[in-house]
Amino acid sequence: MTDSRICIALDFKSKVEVKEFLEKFNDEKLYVKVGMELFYGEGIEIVKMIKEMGHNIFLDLKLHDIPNTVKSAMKQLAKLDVDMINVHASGSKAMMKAALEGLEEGKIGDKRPLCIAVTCLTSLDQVILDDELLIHEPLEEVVLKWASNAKDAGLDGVVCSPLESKIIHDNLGQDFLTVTPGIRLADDNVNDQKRVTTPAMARELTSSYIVVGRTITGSNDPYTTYKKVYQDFQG
Ligand SMILES: O=c1ccn([C@@H]2O[C@H](COP(=O)(O)O)[C@@H](O)[C@H]2O)c(=O)[nH]1
Repeated sequence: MTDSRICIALDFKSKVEVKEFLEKFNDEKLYVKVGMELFYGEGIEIVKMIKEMGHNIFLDLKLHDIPNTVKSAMKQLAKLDVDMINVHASGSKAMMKAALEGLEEGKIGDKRPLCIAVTCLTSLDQVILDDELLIHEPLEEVVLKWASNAKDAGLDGVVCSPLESKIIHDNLGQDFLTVTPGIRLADDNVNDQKRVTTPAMARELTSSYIVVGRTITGSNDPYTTYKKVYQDFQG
């Protein structure tokens, strides 16, 4: 168990790479994110292994399907007993409610995983919304509306960029979680991300959790970089 609000994205292809990476953290308990690449490559065994090491897990599979299918899938995933899991908010309130029902039905013990909804991916910007997706409302309003739908559906929070955290907290309350990828230290390569801030700015903008991948996993010294991110975020 950890109270860290920094979630390291374990975007690796194999168990071996994950082990090698986590060994650099000297038994420190971490919050880690298992995403599609790792889960599809290694299956549920990777979740079991990381849980046995005592780390908290955000299982980032971003479910998006009709409500009945999402409910059944969540019922299965709940058995993994992870700490946090997610769906796409654009799947509708009915789909998000179904996700929660599945988690409630499948949960181990009396505590279900936190369930959050991805709003607008941090790799999107206003131009992509306008030109490709034909969404002409300001991006911030789209994120707030989808976050509000997630709250109405009973979810615990959303994935958004830190740039939208404050407006979400101001409108939906401080307890509604904002889990924010799109984090870079100054001078880092932003890669495919469009809505990016530093950890310090994410703190100022009230992010509940930050999700950090390549800045840490691609570093020559991941532990030192993690500590740098930690200090920047915690202030
Ligand atoms: O909107 C989203 C939702 C999820 N992600 C995930 O977070 C990490 C970010 O990795 P970086 O290397 O720090 O860019 C990655 O696993 C994404 O799948 C996101 O970036 N944006």
